[in-house]
Amino acid sequence: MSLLPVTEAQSRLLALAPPIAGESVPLADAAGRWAASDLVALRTQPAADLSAMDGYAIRFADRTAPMRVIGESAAGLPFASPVAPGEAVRIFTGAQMPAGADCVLVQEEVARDGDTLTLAGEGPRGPGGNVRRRGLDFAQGDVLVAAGERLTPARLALAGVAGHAALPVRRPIRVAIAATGDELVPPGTPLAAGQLPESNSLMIAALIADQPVEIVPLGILPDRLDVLTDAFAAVDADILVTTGGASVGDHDLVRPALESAGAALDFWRIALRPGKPMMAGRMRDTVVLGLPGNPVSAFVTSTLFLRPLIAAMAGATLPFPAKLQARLGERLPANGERTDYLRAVLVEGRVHVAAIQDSSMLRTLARSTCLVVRAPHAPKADSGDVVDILMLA
Ligand SMILES: Nc1nc2c(c(=O)[nH]1)N[C@H]1C(S)=C(S)[C@@H](COP(=O)(O)OP(=O)(O)OC[C@H]3O[C@@H](n4cnc5c(N)ncnc54)[C@H](O)[C@@H]3O)O[C@H]1N2
Ligand code: MOO
Repeated sequence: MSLLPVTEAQSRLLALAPPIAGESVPLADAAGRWAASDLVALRTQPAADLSAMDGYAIRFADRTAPMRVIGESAAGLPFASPVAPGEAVRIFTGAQMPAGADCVLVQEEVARDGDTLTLAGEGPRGPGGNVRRRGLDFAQGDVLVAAGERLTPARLALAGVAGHAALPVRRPIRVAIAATGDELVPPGTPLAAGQLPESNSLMIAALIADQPVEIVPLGILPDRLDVLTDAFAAVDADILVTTGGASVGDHDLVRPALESAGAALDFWRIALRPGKPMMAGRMRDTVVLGLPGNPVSAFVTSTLFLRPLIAAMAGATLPFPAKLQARLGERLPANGERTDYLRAVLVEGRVHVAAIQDSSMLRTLARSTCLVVRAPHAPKADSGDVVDILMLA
């Protein structure tokens, strides 16, 4: 069976996703989710011309002669009357400009004696100096965030200032996570011979914790076809992620168990290192993703497939991780037929690739800050050559 290229596997996986219903949530609950429709400004910001500095609102043409202070404008407490020639209004940052005034003298550049004000510095360059014009940030009706963009902290603040209290998003994605393997026991359990602490499910849960998910933990399942089948058939989730049992050994039962549980597998085995034996398909309304058991393989496939799948189901227009570029710190040999994701550390723009890339090695993964991406059959590369990298969280 030939191996599926990574990008083809990614698009086939996303095509398996069922539609996800929407909901409206208060701004505070929308962090990290994706906008389900364009976010349109309900108001203009600033709503009026405002002072950008603490000082005095005046008419620019008046600045060279002494002026008379006639009142005060503070944020939330505007000065009601217009400013006539020769007059000034004490004003503070964020306060509304009084009618008639067209610039602000900063208070460090004036001398004040009673109500008499004199310019004692350079002053503003022209009309509009130190003034934030009405609509400087945005105008009512502007599209501020497009549907499918992520609701970052800055975009949430923008939505609030634009007049929204709640936003339409997709409902959270339910992700069931199962570890499989007779050798696995929960971390901290005293180990009998041949047993191993189970670490993939907590790693995957942590890896998707910044996404809008509800995690359904299925625990550790044994390498038994009947138990796996029953557990998979009972899953109530949008995505079922398994780790382990994905390869070709006699105890690798995830594929037959998924099929017995009613899943139709779409693909199995990818031109990817680490992570080759990954499989994906649909079980009724659930997308199933069978990840390899090796911890680094589970990590890389979660990064390349699970996170983008969740993002796409949650409404992201750009669900895949962004590739950056960096220079190699040392030479690399030519690559084979699989896209290779090498554990590496980025230091001052140079990537240093770990010498041993075994997919069982969690310590190397834990030290790494990025993955160097090597295309199939990439020729050998020299120190200083530019390569694609994916930053790790
Ligand atoms: N004859 C072949 N053998 C293997 C092939 C192949 O093509 N032909 N592929 C290799 C590749 S590549 C990978 S990756 C692994 C993946 O195999 P499985 O998905 O079946 O994984 P397991 O055998 O169940 O486990 C592998 C390894 O990882 C440990 N493990 C599993 N689950 C966890 C967990 N939840 N937490 C911590 N550690 C876990 C497990 O004990 C094994 O040591 O297959 C190769 N073999
Ligand atoms: O693809 Mo496996 O993930 O090489 O170790």
